[in-house]
Amino acid sequence: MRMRNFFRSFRFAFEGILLASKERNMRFHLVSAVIVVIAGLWTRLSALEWLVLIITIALVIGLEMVNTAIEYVVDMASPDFHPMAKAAKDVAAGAVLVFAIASVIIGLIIFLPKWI
Ligand SMILES: Nc1ncnc2c1ncn2[C@@H]1O[C@H](COP(=O)(O)OP(=O)(O)OP(=O)(O)O)[C@@H](O)[C@H]1O
Repeated sequence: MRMRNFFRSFRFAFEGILLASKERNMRFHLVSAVIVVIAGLWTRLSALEWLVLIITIALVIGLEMVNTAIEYVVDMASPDFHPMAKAAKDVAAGAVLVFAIASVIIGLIIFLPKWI
């Protein structure tokens, strides 16, 4: 019974990943991740550099998914305009932007010295 619940939770989590991957911003992050992985294979990164890249990619995508979840909840709780709804959406989007900027800097630190 416990095992069945465990696999059910996994199925729901995968459904969440599928649902989120249909969002425009998420598609952008996924395409960027594929490009970065191809660039990484082409550049022959070290194990440590791969670790940093994988953690960075997972954090950007995970954060975008949390942002999407917040958008869903806000849209459900406040279909009409409300300053708190705007604040919640904008702060969540800001969190993604902060890490997206950090991930670009991380990418430059890893790739630039190898390319120039
Ligand atoms: N219920 C609401 N009340 C107040 N402001 C809102 C509400 N819903 C969205 N907004 C604001 O309107 C702007 C656009 O939000 P919206 O969610 O439509 O697009 P978005 O943030 O660009 O996300 P996406 O295009 O990925 O769905 C944002 O500044 C957001 O905070």
